[in-house]
Amino acid sequence: MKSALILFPGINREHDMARALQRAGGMAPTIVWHKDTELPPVDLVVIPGGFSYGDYLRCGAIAARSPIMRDVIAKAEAGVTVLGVCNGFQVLTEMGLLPGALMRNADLRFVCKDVLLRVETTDTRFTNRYRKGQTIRTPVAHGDGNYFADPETLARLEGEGRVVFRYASADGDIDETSNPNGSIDNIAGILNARGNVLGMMPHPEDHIELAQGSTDGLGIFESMVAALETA
Ligand SMILES: NC(=O)CC[C@H](N)C(=O)O
Repeated sequence: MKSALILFPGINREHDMARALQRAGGMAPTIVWHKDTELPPVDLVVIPGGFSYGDYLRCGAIAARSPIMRDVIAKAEAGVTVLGVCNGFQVLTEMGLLPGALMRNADLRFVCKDVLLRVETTDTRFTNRYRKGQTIRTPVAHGDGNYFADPETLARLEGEGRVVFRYASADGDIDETSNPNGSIDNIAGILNARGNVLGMMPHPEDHIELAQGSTDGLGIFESMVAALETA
């Protein structure tokens, strides 16, 4: 699996992401600077988390208008797999590759802790290694993770099976107590209509080895590798 990691000033999870990809059996990703205009031939484009441009304007808004993004859109439209995590998810919504928006956390505080996610669908190139309904542990670290979409968009996301992860309690219940940021319907990750672009707020790349508390995040990277091998 050949992959590219897009780097903006202020991004801080690129090494974690590269490690997760390699641990899952992928090759070391090519790091692509945001001012470049063309991606190398790749199977996967990753937009890692962090604080691109210091979160000025809105999280991800400036990064979304970087020169390289024209080619990211072209690759996404051509069916290449695109993964955006945390700030990467914010960038994808700002680019219009994913619907909705990530607003300030409901309590206006930065949240940094482990959360549980319920895997809502395994019929994707990002989650085929999980069981439907499985709860996985991953960390969140963000100030603007409060997902919002209008009722029509939400109905489409639900109807088309594009809500991939929801914040859940240990027994899989979806309620307010397990929602770290006020996201509508506890949504933590969504897909585009074609199914090749995933955005999620939690950081699966930071739960890939036991020293980190769990290996639950590795499944996303293994799923992408498996999907590409069978494609
Ligand atoms: N870890 C991250 O990617 C954080 C994203 C963004 N800077 C926020 O605080 O919401």
